[in-house]
Amino acid sequence: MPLTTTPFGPRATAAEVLDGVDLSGRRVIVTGGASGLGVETVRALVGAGAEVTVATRDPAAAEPLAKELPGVRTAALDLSDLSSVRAFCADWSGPLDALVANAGVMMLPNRQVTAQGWEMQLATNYLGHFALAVGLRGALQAADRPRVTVVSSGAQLRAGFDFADPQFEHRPYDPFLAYAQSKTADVLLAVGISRRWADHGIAANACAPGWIHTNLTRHLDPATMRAFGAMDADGNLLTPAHYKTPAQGAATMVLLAASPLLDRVSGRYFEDNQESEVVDGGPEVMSGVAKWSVAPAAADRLWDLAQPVLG
Ligand SMILES: NC(=O)c1ccc[n+]([C@@H]2O[C@H](COP(=O)([O-])OP(=O)(O)OC[C@H]3O[C@@H](n4cnc5c(N)ncnc54)[C@H](O)[C@@H]3O)[C@@H](O)[C@H]2O)c1
Repeated sequence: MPLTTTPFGPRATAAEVLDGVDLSGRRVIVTGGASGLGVETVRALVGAGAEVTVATRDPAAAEPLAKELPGVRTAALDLSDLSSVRAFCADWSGPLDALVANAGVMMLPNRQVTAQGWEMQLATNYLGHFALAVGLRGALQAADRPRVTVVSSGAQLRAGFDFADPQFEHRPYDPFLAYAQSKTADVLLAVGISRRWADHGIAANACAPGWIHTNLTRHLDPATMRAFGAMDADGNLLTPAHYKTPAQGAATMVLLAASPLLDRVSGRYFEDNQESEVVDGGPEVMSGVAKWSVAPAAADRLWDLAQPVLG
């Protein structure tokens, strides 16, 4: 199947991607929408007329955004706590046109576990979003052409999902691998939703936003940056000039969440506003989506692993 292309270059902003798109009456949830890429995603969606709920651990932190933008409401959600996810879903009423699974943590230096005993990066980046999507399935189904957008990362190129020890219980905890694995799981989540819920009309895609200076990268040192391939073609570590702005980083996210150009696209992975080629993952690979991130068997196996956790 040919790769989906769009007219937007890698430096297009979220507002440019939605220019001329009318999202009036469309209801969208953005997790982690009170900072970084989430804020720019919310701004662009509201700018196109959508009614956006910012799902955030700390609703007070989202209040300035809600004041700035009419059409934004805030709601409490801690993705690392499944009881919080359940409460959020129980409070939601009416159709949901798009879920943007954006919140994330990166490279927590020490292994932490959640109240339910899951390793924190996997729990926040993947499991909480899985539970959220499952809890909101009925609301998605009730909308017209609903979409789930899962924000992954180029880090998915660095590690497949380790089904033998996903929580680092039997091997030393590695912050880098734990993040990479969680971002592979994010792509598998989009593939899994696409496979299981296509009959309900729900589309799901995943994306990498690029490199953007946000709070997320606060735990990174130069060695880690190198390991993630955050360097230019000459091997120099990225300088500020190589980073995208948050508004550029949010572009692929809103493209997947709301652009009519992608009305019939599901189960795919995008970066720089274009669909990515499927490649072999590994330490030197700089772009594309790893085979292990889109393997249907791995998506099914991960779903089966996570489903019982929801009870
Ligand atoms: N910034 C980059 O260069 C980059 C690169 C690749 C992928 N990403 C991905 O983009 C997404 C957004 O990251 P960002 O760069 O805007 O970082 P950010 O730190 O500004 O935003 C992350 C958001 O997630 C929220 N969050 C963290 N734990 C949570 C929890 N338990 N429950 C609810 N919310 C929680 C944070 O409060 C924050 O609002 C992440 O999924 C990240 O992995 C970012």
